[in-house]
Formats: sequence, C-alpha cells, structure tokens
Amino acid sequence: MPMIDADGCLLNVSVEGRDGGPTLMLSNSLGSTMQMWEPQMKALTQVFRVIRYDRRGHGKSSVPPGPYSLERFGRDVLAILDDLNIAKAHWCGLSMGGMVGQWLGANAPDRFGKIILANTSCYYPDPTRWHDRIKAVKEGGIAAVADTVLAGWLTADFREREPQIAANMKTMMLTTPVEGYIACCEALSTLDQRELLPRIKSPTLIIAGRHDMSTTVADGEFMRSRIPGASMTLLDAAHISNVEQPHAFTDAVIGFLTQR
Ligand SMILES: O=C(O)CC1=CCC(=O)O1
Repeated sequence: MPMIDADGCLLNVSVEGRDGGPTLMLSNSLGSTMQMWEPQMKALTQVFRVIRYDRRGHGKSSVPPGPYSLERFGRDVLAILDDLNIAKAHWCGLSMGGMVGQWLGANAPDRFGKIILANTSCYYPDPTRWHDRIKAVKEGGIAAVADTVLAGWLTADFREREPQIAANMKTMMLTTPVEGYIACCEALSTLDQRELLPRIKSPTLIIAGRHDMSTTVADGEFMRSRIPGASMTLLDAAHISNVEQPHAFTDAVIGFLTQR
C-alpha cells in the first residue's frame, strides 16, 4: 500500500480492482478506517479501480497536530489523485467522507465524475455535541464515547443480530488515535458548507439512513434540494449504512455510477 505525502502528512492509500476500469475513490467516516468499506470491496473491484485511504489522524495515516479543516481534507484527496496520476474519479464518501465530497465537488469539479454523499450533512446548527464529545474524549479517551457513538452507527436490531460486526466496528473506533479523532471533531464543530452545494455540478446521489439520528434524512433532503439534479436513496439503516445494509448500499453505488 503506498504512503502518499500530502503537505507533509503521510496518507495510507490502497489501490485495488480493475486495471483500466473507471476510478472510484472511497472516503471513510469519523473514527473508522478504509476497512469500513470491506463489505463493498468484492463487488466494487470487479467494476472499478478502487482507491481507499485513511483520513489524516486515522488508521495508518500520520496524525499531524489539529485542528483540521474540510479544505485540508479535500486537498489531501487531490494530493492522492495527483500522486497516482489520476485525472478524474468518481467519489463515494460516508459521513465525513461525504462532507469532503461536497468540498471537492464544489472546489475541484474537473476531477470528479459522479459523486455519492452517504449519511452526511453540510451543516451542524449546534456545535455543542462536538464540543461535548471533544471534552469527553480529552478526559476519558475514545472509550468514553464509544458505546454512544456505536449506538448511532448501527441500529440495536443489527447490533443484536451481528454482534461480531458491531464489535469489530467498535474496535476500529477505539484504535483511532485520540489526537486525530479530536482534530476531526474540531473540524466538524464549525462545519457549514451550505453555500457550496449549488456549486456541485457533478451528477450526485445522496444516500440516507431511515434510522440515522446523526446525519438525518432531513439533512440528506436538504442537500438533495440544493445540489442541482441530485437524487436520493433511503436505506433501512442507521449511520454506517454501508455496513448495516451492505447489499443495498453496493447496489445503489454500482447502479448510480454505471447508469448512463
Ligand atoms: O461519529 C458520529 O457520531 C457520526 C459522525 C458524524 C460525522 C462522522 O463522520 O461521523
């Protein structure tokens, strides 16, 4: 797996799948790594050359001091594409990955074909939840918030039905570097990309989870109404919908990206 330098930060990047196929870039959520895309990889790599990466502060990427910003996350992605000599890619980002996708769609329109924004939002009207989470993590580490966050990631039904998958997701969250996690929460606490949405000209699909209390169906509907021509798909899932509804999520991605 290459490590790619983005302004001094080494990003852990993986390139797999169909050589010569269209490129699809996947971007993870807060507190996860590129491993969160495992349920999609078998199907996606048959159609696409798939690039995954660990956001700065996460996984095997470096953890420069924060706070980070959506612009910095976006420029990290452009550094990866430049390093790999890729002129244009499709984008699928979930949660923070969707926020980065909004920034890229508005600020680097020539570099992206179609864009999928899953379980995400463009704006948090009240930053209190992020300030509270930062305080809790500073005091008690990610363990202090892990069960509450996991309950938002996956419905109770799913956690009961698939305890091993839920446990793996929790481990992924708990192994995130604390400094990187906090630096990302700081970026989220000031998130407001409402003005960017009308500037996204790529064909865009919004995916929302019916049971997602973190980035709600209303958040998805707001983005759909502001991004020209965007469409929306609802899944029977909480926040990490690609894990909770892997087949429906994969079908939505492939269906949207391959339709003419
Ligand atoms: O961690 C959460 O509670 C949900 C979330 C918001 C942005 C993100 O990436 O994850």
